[in-house]
Amino acid sequence: MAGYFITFEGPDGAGKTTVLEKLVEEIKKKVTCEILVTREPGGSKIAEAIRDIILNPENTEMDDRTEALLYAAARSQHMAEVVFPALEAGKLVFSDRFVDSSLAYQGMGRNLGIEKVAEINQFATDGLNPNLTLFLDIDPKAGLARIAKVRPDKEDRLEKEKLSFHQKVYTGYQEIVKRYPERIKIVDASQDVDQVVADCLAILKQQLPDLFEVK
Ligand SMILES: Nc1ncnc2c1ncn2[C@@H]1O[C@H](COP(=O)(O)OP(=O)(O)OP(=O)(O)O)[C@@H](O)[C@H]1O
Ligand SMILES: Cc1cn([C@H]2C[C@H](O)[C@@H](COP(=O)(O)O)O2)c(=O)[nH]c1=O
Repeated sequence: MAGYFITFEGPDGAGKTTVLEKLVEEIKKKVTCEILVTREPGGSKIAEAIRDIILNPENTEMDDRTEALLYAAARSQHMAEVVFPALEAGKLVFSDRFVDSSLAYQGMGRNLGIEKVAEINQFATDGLNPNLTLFLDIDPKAGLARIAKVRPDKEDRLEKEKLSFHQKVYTGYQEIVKRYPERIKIVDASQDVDQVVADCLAILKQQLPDLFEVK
């Protein structure tokens, strides 16, 4: 496909949204193509509606397989409406979370198995893999503490899970990072935001130099 697909991953509160926003501000005049920022679950009307169902703290009875399928369904719609058309148009697409989140949260966190969850997502994405994934690495307890500080009593259904769930998710991420060392690069997200952004930019320049060629 003509464009580039870059994903941001990490535990809740790692700083993905904050860093992505600053990084895009920094590079938008320096890259050779148009930038699109999107997120999962969500990014389109239908996918955002599915997001609301998944993350609603009242939906405590949600079955783990249903949860995995809903994430995959939201992703499939997001791919069809947003990601594939943008990549075909040659854009640089940044997504705040993608399949690796499902592997870590549903595959490992919910004990559904990384392979099983990868299978349903292979179908949902038609096998598309990101060109590059930045894993914002932070201890899950520290990430959750950041969220609790800014929006106490406003956690979503996943954030409300026990710390042991989030620790399992983190173990899942470590496994995935080991499996795909070429694609996934680790960034120390416990640092000051500006340093995290600088590290992300350095990785981008090193891994995808074509993006920064003079227009
Ligand atoms: N490097 C950092 N140091 C200190 N605080 C940070 C840092 N990065 C982000 N934060 C703060 O942590 C909180 C969570 O950040 P943010 O929403 O960007 O994380 P996230 O990874 O997108 O979380 P989620 O996965 O829940 O969407 C925000 O209040 C943000 O200002
Ligand atoms: C894509 C995806 C996400 N999750 C989890 C991770 C977070 O707890 C929420 C999404 O909220 P955010 O504020 O946008 O980070 O959903 C997941 O469990 N599986 C997935 O595939």
